[in-house]
Amino acid sequence: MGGRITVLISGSGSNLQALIDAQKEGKLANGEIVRVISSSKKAYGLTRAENAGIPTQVHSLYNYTKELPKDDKEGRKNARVSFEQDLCELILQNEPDLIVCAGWLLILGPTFLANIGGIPIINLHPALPGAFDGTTHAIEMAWKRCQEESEPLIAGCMVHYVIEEVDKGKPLVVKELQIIPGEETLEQYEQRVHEAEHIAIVEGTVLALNSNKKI
Ligand SMILES: Nc1nc2c(c(=O)[nH]1)N[C@@H](CN(C=O)c1ccc(C(=O)N[C@@H](CCC(=O)O)C(=O)O)cc1)CN2
Ligand SMILES: NCC(=O)N[C@@H]1O[C@H](COP(=O)([O-])[O-])[C@@H](O)[C@H]1O
Repeated sequence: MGGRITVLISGSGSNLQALIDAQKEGKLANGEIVRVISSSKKAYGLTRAENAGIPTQVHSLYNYTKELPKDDKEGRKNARVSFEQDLCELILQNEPDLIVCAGWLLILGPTFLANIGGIPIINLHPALPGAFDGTTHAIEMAWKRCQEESEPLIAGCMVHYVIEEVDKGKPLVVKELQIIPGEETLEQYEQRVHEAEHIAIVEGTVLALNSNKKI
C-alpha cells in the first residue's frame, strides 16, 4: 500500500499544499511525500514543504545557462541535457514510486524521460485533454476564447501521465467547468479552476499510486 512521492514545483505550491493536507488527513492512499524539488528558489511551495517537514531542493535551469550567451543554441541545449541528467540523479536518490508535477513549469525532455528509470510521472494541467496543450497560460487562454466567441465554453483541468509530447499523456482525472461569456472575471474563473485542481491533484495521485501497485 502507499508509495514514495516526489513533487516537482515552480511556484506558489497551492497544489502541493493540497497533497500535504491529504497526506496528513490519511487521504493519500498511504502515500508519503518524500521530497519537493523546485525549479525556482523563489517558490513559496518550498516554504509550504519546509513547514510540513518535507526535505526540499532547488534545481534551477538558470544555474546551468546563466553563463551562456543567449544565442548559443548548442550550449543551451547541452546545458539542458546536464540539467535533466542531474535532476534524474536528484530524484532517484529518494527512490520514489511516483513523480508529481504540481505546477512544474519546465518541459521534461528525452534525457530526463530516458534516465528516470520508468518511474511514472503525472502532471496537473489547467485545461481539458487536447485543449491548450503545451502552454503555461491555459486558464487565461480559455477564459479569453470564451469572451471572444461569446459562446459558453467547457473548460477545466486535468491530471495526466507525462509523456514526451507535452500534455498529451493519458488523462487520469478530468474536471470540467463551464465558462459563460460575461458572467465572471478571469480572476473568478481562475479561482474556480484552482479549487478544482486541488481536488484533481489528490484524486490523480491516489489513482496513480493504486495503479502502480498492480504492476
Ligand atoms: N515531456 C513533458 N514535460 C512536461 C509535461 C508533459 O506533459 N510532458 N507537462 C508539463 C507541464 N506543462 C503544462 O501542463 C508545461 C510546462 C512548461 C511548458 C513550457 O513551455 N516550458 C518552457 C519554459 C516556459 C517558461 O519558462 O515560462 C520550457 O520548458 O522551456 C509547457 C507546458 C511539465 N513538463
Ligand atoms: N502547464 C502547467 C501549468 O500551467 N500548471 C499550473 O500551474 C499552477 C501551479 O499552481 P501552484 O504552484 O499554486 O500549485 C496550476 O494552476 C497548474 O495547473
